[in-house]
Amino acid sequence: MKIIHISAECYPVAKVGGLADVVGALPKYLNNSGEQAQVLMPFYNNKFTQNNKFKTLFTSEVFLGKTSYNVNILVLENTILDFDVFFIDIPDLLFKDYVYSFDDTERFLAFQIASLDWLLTWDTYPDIIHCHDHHTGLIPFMLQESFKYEAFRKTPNILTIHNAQYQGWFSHDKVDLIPPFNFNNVGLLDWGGQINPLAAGIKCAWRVTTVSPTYMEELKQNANGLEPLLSAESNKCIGILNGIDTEVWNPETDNYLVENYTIKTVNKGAKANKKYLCETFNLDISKPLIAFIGRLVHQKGTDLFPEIFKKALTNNNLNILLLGSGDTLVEQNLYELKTEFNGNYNAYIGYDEKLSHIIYAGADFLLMPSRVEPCGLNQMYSLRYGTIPIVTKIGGLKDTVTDIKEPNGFGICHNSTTIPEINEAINRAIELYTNQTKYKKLRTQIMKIDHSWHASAKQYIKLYNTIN
Ligand SMILES: Nc1ncnc2c1ncn2[C@@H]1O[C@H](COP(=O)(O)OP(=O)(O)O[C@H]2O[C@H](CO)[C@@H](O)[C@H](O)[C@H]2O)[C@@H](O)[C@H]1O
Repeated sequence: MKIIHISAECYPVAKVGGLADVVGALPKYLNNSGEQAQVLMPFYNNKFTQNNKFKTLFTSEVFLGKTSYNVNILVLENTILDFDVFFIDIPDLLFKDYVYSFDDTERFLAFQIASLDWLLTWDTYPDIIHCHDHHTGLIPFMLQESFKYEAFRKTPNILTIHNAQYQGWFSHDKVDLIPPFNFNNVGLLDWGGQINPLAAGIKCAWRVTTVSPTYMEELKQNANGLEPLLSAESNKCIGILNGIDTEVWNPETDNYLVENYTIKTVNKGAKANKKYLCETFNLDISKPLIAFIGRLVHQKGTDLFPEIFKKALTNNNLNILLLGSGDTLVEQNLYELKTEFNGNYNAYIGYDEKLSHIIYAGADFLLMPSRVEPCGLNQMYSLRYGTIPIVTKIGGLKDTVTDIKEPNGFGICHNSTTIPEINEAINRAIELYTNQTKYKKLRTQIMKIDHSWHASAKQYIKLYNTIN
């Protein structure tokens, strides 16, 4: 089967969060299973595009209403990725040094239209068009409704929801930017009086997936306004747990690490990475190190961190290290704590791929007190690197972490994102750390858990086969 993934992010080309990791790994594992998976994404102005050479496959123009923009379809000159990536280059709209910003409506609309315009020129159409999140949510609508894409009416498409909090809303005033369609069906674009690309995608896609079975269930109760829609469409919806790319995320070969290690050498190897972190961030190596990596947004519970960290650090029996960026106020509060708890707390406000790998390896615990977590990849990376996750029992976190109190449990879970519960979970982590025999045993147990993409890729293939 020929599957084309259309996405705003793909690791290692452009990454803001977990979407990139998924689109950068799933195609590879689909290809390994004998399918032919490719990626179509925007051409941004970033390190990856600056450091590589590209050639033009096709040149054209795209119309947003009556305004036309130049479009080039680019590919890499050298094969450096495990699958084909086609880039939609719209110099006036997409070629920016950011992925998301204030002008997303026009940029991603043009991206979606240019993607379909180009696919129309193919001799043989893909067997599956696989869209990801609201940036590509209008594609299922256009495939079904826009006159110019009539030829695609029988081409199956799928929409994967990585995060239903973001829906890409814009005003009906901009409806003319969408290629003409039978206006009687304009309701398909609408949710709550606005054009809602995610809702339109859910209504029109042949199948809708999300990234864990529990999140699929939760969406019927909590989907930022789309609950009734997801309940109504539940027959075509399925939750498939994300995997992780075990070639990129492998403590034995990871080039970012200070010292590589296996299950047998984890105590020594993880310690060398912890030593590096403690030296770099002025932390106390004799105490447990609890880390957080991620976007500093409401979803992740990070607005509660200043109070939680103050409480935890007052006892002076642990270190906390944070890597993240996001809400300005949260960034500022977390930065300011550095002076008060110098020696046991530090925060790197920003994005750093290399540092994130060292933290997964060197921390003793990874904190993920999310309010909403569709799947969550961080906890799976931390398991693979022998770092015990502390998580809220929701979404994909519930599907991947079992509390140590339960049979065969290996993580620390709390029921909800509240300050007392998270502090209590941190206390349980410190207590566990004092029992080094148990802690070390758990460390080797979690490294054996298999979250590679193999099983999940098989589930996607099964799903593709039901509609192809
Ligand atoms: N400051 C920083 N520096 C370096 N690396 C950083 C970083 N901030 C985040 N990262 C990295 O970004 C990725 C985050 O992945 P997640 O799946 O946890 O979250 P995200 O909410 O972005 O993804 C959404 O999509 C994914 C994929 O489906 C779902 O798993 C998830 O639940 C959903 O919210 C990880 O690779 C992490 O290491």
